[in-house]
Amino acid sequence: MFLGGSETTAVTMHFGLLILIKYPEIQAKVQKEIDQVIGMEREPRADDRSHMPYTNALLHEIQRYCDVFPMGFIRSTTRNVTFHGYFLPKGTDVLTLLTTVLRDSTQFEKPEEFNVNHFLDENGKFRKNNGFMPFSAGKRACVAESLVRLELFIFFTMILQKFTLKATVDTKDFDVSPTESGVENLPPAHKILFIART
Ligand code: HEM
Repeated sequence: MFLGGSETTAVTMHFGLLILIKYPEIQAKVQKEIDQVIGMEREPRADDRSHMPYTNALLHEIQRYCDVFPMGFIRSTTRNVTFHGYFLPKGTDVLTLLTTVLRDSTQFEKPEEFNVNHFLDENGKFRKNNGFMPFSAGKRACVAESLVRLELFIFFTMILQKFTLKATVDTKDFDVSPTESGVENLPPAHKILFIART
């Protein structure tokens, strides 16, 4: 619960900040959307999300690409099951490899690349994708999905409303791809400059 409740969200935020400094053009698009929908005078609210398709798509792509919790928890079958031709007797341990869904080339055009268009249609509207499954699916999916998605929205919009983020090094060779580490994928360490927006 401690791992699920704080670490995964914090790691996702960490990845997201690195992605924003790696791609300043993406950051500028989010700031433009913030300026148009929220402005500088008030704090972001949950209902702003439905008017901000680019920001919404970006947050989905951050979660897809960073794949923070790639395997979920070990579950057990409660009865005999035949799945895709494989017989799993009652009590078999099962691990769902969420990475295979988040990197599914039948769902995402360029699954190995960070691309906000994975969640945008040709008119720039947010588009759902069945391959978006960082919280797993079904009865035992993450209970906090809505909370986490709201937290990420509020966190990123509040920061980008007030600050522009910059790297302290040349971002050309800046690698933000996840470094695998046990049950979680972790981000590389980089310094970030927070420059106040005037
Ligand atoms: C980026 C943040 C998070 C991600 C990616 C995430 C992902 C997941 C995943 C993949 C599962 C496993 C589902 C399965 O076994 O099939 C899970 C379960 C769970 N998560 Fe999260 N989680 C996040 C944040 C949180 C937070 C903030 C909380 C609590 C406040 C939380 C509470 C739980 C609980 C209680 C379960 C077990 C649900 C059950 O067994 O029915 N998670 N989460």
